[in-house]
Amino acid sequence: MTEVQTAQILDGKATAAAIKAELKERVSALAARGITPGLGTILVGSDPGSQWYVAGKHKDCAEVGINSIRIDLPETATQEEVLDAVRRLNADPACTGYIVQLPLPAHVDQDVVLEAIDPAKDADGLHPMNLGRLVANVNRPMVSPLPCTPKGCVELLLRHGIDLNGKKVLVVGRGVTIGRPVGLLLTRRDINATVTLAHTGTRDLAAELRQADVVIAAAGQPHMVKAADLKPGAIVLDVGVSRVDDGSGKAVVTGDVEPAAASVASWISPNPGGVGPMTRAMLLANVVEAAERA
Ligand SMILES: Nc1nc2c(c(=O)[nH]1)N[C@@H](CN(C=O)c1ccc(C(=O)N[C@@H](CCC(=O)O)C(=O)O)cc1)CN2
Repeated sequence: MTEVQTAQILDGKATAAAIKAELKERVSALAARGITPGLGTILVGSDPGSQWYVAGKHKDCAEVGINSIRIDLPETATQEEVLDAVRRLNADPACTGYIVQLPLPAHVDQDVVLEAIDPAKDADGLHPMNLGRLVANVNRPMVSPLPCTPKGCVELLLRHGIDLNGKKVLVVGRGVTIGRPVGLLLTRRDINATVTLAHTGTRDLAAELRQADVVIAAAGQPHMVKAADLKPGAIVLDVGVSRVDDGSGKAVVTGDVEPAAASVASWISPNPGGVGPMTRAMLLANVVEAAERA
C-alpha cells in the first residue's frame, strides 16, 4: 500500500532563496560603506561531496555579492600545511570569515585546525571559543557566529511559523557540528524548547520518538527514524545525509528519516531540499554578520 503524504513541506530551497535575497540587500548596504565581505574556504583532498559543497559556497557568494577566496590542498597535505593555510586566511584583510571543509583527512587533527582559526573569522561557528559563547551566552542575543546547520534548522522552523516554545524536541545525533549545538540553541529562552539528545547509547530510541513533538534527525544513518515510531503530527527535520546505492549501482542521497514519515508528520523537511540549502544560506549570513560587526 502506498502512503498518502499529508505533511506540509519545510521548503529549505525556497526559504534559503528568500534569505539570500535579504542578504544581498545587506551586502549592498555594506558596499555603500565601502565594505565588501569575503568568504574563504580551505578544502583538503578530493572527496566529491566536499568538492561539491565548496563549489556551492563560492557560487552562493557570487549570487549575493560576497567575494570568495579558495584554498585547495591535496589529500597528502600535512597538518602544518593546513595550519599554514589557516594562518594565511587569519592574516588576509580581504577575508571576513572562512571555513575549513569537514571532514579533514584522518592524518590531520580537526580539533587543532579548528582551534587555529581566528574566532572573529570563524564563519562556521565551530571554534571552541564560539561554541563556548553559545553555552555561556545562551540567553543573550548572539554576538558570535552560530554553527550553520543548527542555525538553519531553527530558521527553517521559525520561517514556517512554527513556535517551539514548550515543545518537546528530540535531537538524534550528538556530533559537534549539529546535534550538540542545536540542543543549546533550542533551549535559549527566546526559543524555549525542551530538548532530549539521543545518540548511539540511547536504549530505546522508539520510546523517545513517540514522546517528541519535534524530531531533528542528524545521525547520518539512512532511515533510522521509522515512521511507525513518530508521534502523529510530529514536526520532522531530516538533516542526516548518506549516499546509498539505489539498486542500479547509482548513489542517491538518503536522509535519516523513512519516507513514510510524510504520512504521519504534520511538517517534514525533504532531503535533499530541506536543511542542506539552509546550511548554505546560514554560512552567508555568518559572513555578512561578521562584516557588519567589524
Ligand atoms: N566546515 C564545514 N564542513 C561541513 C559542514 C559545515 O557546515 N561546515 N556541513 C556538511 C557539508 N555541507 C556544508 O559544508 C553541506 C551539506 C549539504 C548541503 C546541501 O545543500 N545538500 C543538498 C543535497 C546535496 C547532495 O546531493 O549531496 C540538500 O540537502 O538539498 C550543503 C552543505 C559537512 N561538512
